[in-house]
Amino acid sequence: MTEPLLQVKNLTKRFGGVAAVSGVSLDVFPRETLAIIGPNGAGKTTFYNMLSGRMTPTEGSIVLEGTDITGLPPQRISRMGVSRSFQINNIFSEMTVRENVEVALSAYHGHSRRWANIATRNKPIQQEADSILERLSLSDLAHRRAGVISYGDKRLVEIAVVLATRPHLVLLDEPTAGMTPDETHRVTALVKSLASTGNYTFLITEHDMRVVFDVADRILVMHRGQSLVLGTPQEVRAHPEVRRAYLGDADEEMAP
Ligand SMILES: Nc1ncnc2c1ncn2[C@@H]1O[C@H](COP(=O)(O)OP(=O)(O)OP(=O)(O)O)[C@@H](O)[C@H]1O
Repeated sequence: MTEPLLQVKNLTKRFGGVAAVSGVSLDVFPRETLAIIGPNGAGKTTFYNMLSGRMTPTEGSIVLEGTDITGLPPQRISRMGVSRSFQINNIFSEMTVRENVEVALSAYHGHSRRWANIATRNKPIQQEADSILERLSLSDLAHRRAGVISYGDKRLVEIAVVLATRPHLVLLDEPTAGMTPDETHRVTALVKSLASTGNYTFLITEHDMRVVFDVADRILVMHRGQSLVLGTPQEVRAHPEVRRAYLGDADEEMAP
């Protein structure tokens, strides 16, 4: 059987008396797309924050490709192949789209992140940036300033920046939040294509159930910090507790 890429055991985070995440265990396998859903306050962000090193767990362990990464700082975890794309834009708006990807590639290859290094026009890095932009259908925007492109395109540039670091595990935080239906479709298609043709494993939090049921191989439903159900979309859709605790009347949104 395939070894898990990520093994989470009994992960717990308490803030005073509040258990934001409580005893969550989860194996994530290479090249799967696993969605984490749950109502507001379920603990999704806290869970992500522990995986990416922004928060230290109160209890439990996180093992990435056999190495215990529990409580390591974000930069170390990122260097070990875990990349996170945030809900907020964290790209350089004064740089062009391509320069943003070049900066990320330069940093990944161990060059300085300073603008001067990008300006030296490193050919292999340019070519690699172009190929990432092509993969994300962003080539037409390569020379536009990142600050002036649409919100949806900015989110795609963020994903391009994440891919530039050659992550083994990509954490996507609400990737379609605030997007038009068209942009949502682009992101959904992109995640599916990267998952099926690349060497990527995705964890994705998302409120749009159509997106979740479209992209996910498995779904973890969190409720009040705990893992309520972990299963295939079919299993989750059929689960009575999920319907009661989370989906309620919104069940029709889950239809494929
Ligand atoms: N730094 C903190 N200090 C105290 N309590 C916190 C902190 N961060 C989160 N919490 C609490 O932990 C619980 C889980 O919050 P979290 O943000 O992880 O949920 P979520 O599922 O991401 O919600 P949303 O979908 O609204 O982003 C909530 O009750 C929240 O108030």
